[in-house]
Amino acid sequence: MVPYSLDVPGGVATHVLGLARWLQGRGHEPWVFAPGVGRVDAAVPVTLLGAAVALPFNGSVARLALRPSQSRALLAGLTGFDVAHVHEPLTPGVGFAAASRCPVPLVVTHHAAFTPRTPVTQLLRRRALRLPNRVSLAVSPSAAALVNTIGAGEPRIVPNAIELPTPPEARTGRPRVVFVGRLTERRKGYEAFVEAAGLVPEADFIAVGPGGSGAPKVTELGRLTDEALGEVLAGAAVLVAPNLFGESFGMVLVEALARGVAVVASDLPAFRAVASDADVVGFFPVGDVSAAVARIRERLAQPCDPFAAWRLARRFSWDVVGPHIEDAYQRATLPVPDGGPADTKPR
Ligand SMILES: Nc1nc2c(ncn2[C@@H]2O[C@H](COP(=O)(O)OP(=O)(O)O[C@H]3O[C@H](CO)[C@@H](O)[C@H](O)[C@@H]3O)[C@@H](O)[C@H]2O)c(=O)[nH]1
Repeated sequence: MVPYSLDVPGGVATHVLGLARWLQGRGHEPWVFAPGVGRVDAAVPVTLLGAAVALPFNGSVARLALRPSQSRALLAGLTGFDVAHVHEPLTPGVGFAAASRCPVPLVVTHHAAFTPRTPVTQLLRRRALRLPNRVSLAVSPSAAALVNTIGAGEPRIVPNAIELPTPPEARTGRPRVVFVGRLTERRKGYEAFVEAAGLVPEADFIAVGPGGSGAPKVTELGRLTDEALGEVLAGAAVLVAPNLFGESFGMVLVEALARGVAVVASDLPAFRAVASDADVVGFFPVGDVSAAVARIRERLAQPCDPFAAWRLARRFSWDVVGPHIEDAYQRATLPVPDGGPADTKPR
């Protein structure tokens, strides 16, 4: 269950839809529930819960389904499954409703990473106390740290995963530098990419993702299908991730590496945690456009070995990560002496 609307691309949705496809390939019968009203081509069953409300949060925008009727529809839909896997169980609306009133054994995955102010900490702590027994996962040390801060136990770290493409080939022609993400959200740092585009005339700068500013030196392609995004990455030399704060994982970094693309990224702990091989990934201080430009130029002068990039991403493929989630499902359904299925309880 994804609490964020599928009408806008996001890391949690990418992870969940990929997981559902992998589970289906393993013979399970997954079903994805999420807010949204548009069309979803996911190759797995999806129930859309209707329109979401856009709430600015952590430099981003959370699109959440807040109507009680949506929570009721979701809870009714969960009945009959062997296990429910709720992502972001503390989010308002259907996320918290699914987790706190879950009618079946429960696995939760925490994605967010931010430093909460005191009232938010208290709110999350109160919410965590209302969660039933559960198996609790977090996608990274940064996400687990937030769970710890609010006293919601010690989640196991199981990273996000990607559908690993076949090993990439070397690029030729004029180099392309790419940005992937929701362009208008401050946290994603798109302005730095636009500024860098004006300083590196020897490459084409391309942005993929909803939003857009009409920046003169950037070709803004808007939202693309997963397939089209894969093709753009396959033709790129460098992915730039100029994010400013609040990231828990480098989903777009891993996706780019898997296509053989070198990465130039803000020096954020969550980004270093996914890949820090100096031959493929160059970091620059957060917000420092001159340093970003220097890293981009280094990469253009000395392209990385696409296969080395792909190898870095391989440890985040579903075949590596998925079994840990299957294991969590099994643990959630095991009877235990204290009457609950969980290895994590609220403190
Ligand atoms: N097909 C397609 N996908 C897109 C597009 N734009 C963005 N995406 C996808 O949307 C996702 C965006 O991921 P992030 O930028 O990492 O994240 P987020 O939505 O802010 O997500 C949060 O959770 C992630 C997963 O745990 C974390 O990686 C991230 O740091 C953050 O906490 C990526 O999979 C990216 O490929 C588009 O136009 N088309």
